[in-house]
Amino acid sequence: MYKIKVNLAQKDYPILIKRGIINSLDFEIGRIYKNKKIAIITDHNIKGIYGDRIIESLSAYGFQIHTILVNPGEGSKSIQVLSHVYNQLLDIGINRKDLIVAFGGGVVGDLAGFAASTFLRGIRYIQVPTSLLAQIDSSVGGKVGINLPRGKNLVGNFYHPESVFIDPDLLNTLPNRYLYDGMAEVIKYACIRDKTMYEKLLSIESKEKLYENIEEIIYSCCSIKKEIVEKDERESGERMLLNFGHTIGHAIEKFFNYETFTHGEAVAIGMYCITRQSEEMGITKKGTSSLIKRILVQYNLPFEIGEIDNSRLLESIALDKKGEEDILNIVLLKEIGAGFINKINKEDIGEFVSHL
Ligand SMILES: NC(=O)c1ccc[n+]([C@@H]2O[C@H](COP(=O)([O-])OP(=O)(O)OC[C@H]3O[C@@H](n4cnc5c(N)ncnc54)[C@H](O)[C@@H]3O)[C@@H](O)[C@H]2O)c1
Ligand SMILES: O=C(O)C(=O)C[C@@H](O)[C@H](O)[C@H](O)COP(=O)(O)O
Ligand SMILES: [Zn+2]
Repeated sequence: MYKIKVNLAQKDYPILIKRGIINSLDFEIGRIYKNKKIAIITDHNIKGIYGDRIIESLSAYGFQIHTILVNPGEGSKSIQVLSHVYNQLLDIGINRKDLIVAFGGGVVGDLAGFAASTFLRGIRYIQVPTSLLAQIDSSVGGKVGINLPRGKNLVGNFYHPESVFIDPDLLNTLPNRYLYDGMAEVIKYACIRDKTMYEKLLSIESKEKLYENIEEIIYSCCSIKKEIVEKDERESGERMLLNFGHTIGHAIEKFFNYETFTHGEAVAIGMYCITRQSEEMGITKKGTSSLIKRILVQYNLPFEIGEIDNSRLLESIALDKKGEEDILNIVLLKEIGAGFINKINKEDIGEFVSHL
């Protein structure tokens, strides 16, 4: 088992990474939550595979369980679905002493976390991430939120869970596409912070080997995220590094109406595209974009999309939350393992999307 403690000015919370921890979730929750009522927010897929087991064991422990179900997919990070969640929380009679459990991938985690942060001005919640992406990224660090029709994650909060329980065994049922989707964010950590991790990822030649190493990979990613979030919880500087590939990635997701590329796939294209350009400009060490391409291909991830209407993409990029009045903060690499934040004029971002 791995244990990481996230230490913030206002709050500390543990991340527990353990195979099979889902089987003792009743006991783990019982240690930190003494009331009875729990609202579990999850999606239909997760409910179908794990729902009955979890609900039975938590009920047997003495908790009063209510399940709020949403459809799988990015469409659930919307005002309409959030409103449905609020209504269900009201119907259940959740009060400020009660607990919300976000049980699912990044979509459920972001939505449930945002609902928890706003309902009655704040309800405690825990994260039980079920996808690789959620286990290595979205369940940690407190960014919660939903999309607006004009762009990704445009409404949200920084609101941390009481605890994060990560069970790598849950990944056994994760469809391949989402396993590799999560690997894009793993590759992101390697690119910005950890050259050794990059080399380790290169040496993993099969899905079986990946599963053998998955606990360690989850631990490394959560450790990097903890360290960055502790230094810059609200993303005024260093935390922007975690957004490598996202300035373009988010715009790509939105451009295709969240239907063509998953979050990780879009970030993969964003990482390669921006690095190819910064390498051409002489900012990034020669050969770095090829190294990114190589690892993306190894993990079945895309690195380009071909010709599209850049002007619509640029409209979305203009809404990037790392922007100031005329300035955009973009994340670039000096080389693999060394990310940095670069300020550019907003009007110059066009140059960076020339390699899509
Ligand atoms: N808050 C953050 O810091 C942060 C970080 C990264 C990404 N995100 C957000 O996370 C979202 C993407 O998350 P995601 O990739 O987990 O997508 P997701 O939540 O849509 O899950 C992917 C798919 O896998 C299914 N699934 C999840 N776990 C499963 C399991 N164990 N077995 C079988 N099926 C399973 C889901 O039902 C869904 O169909 C995006 O909205 C992205 O913006 C947030
Ligand atoms: O935790 C962070 O900080 C991140 O940027 C992690 C990203 O992987 C994640 O996709 C996040 O939701 C992006 O946030 P946004 O502020 O760019 O919407
Ligand atoms: Zn991301």
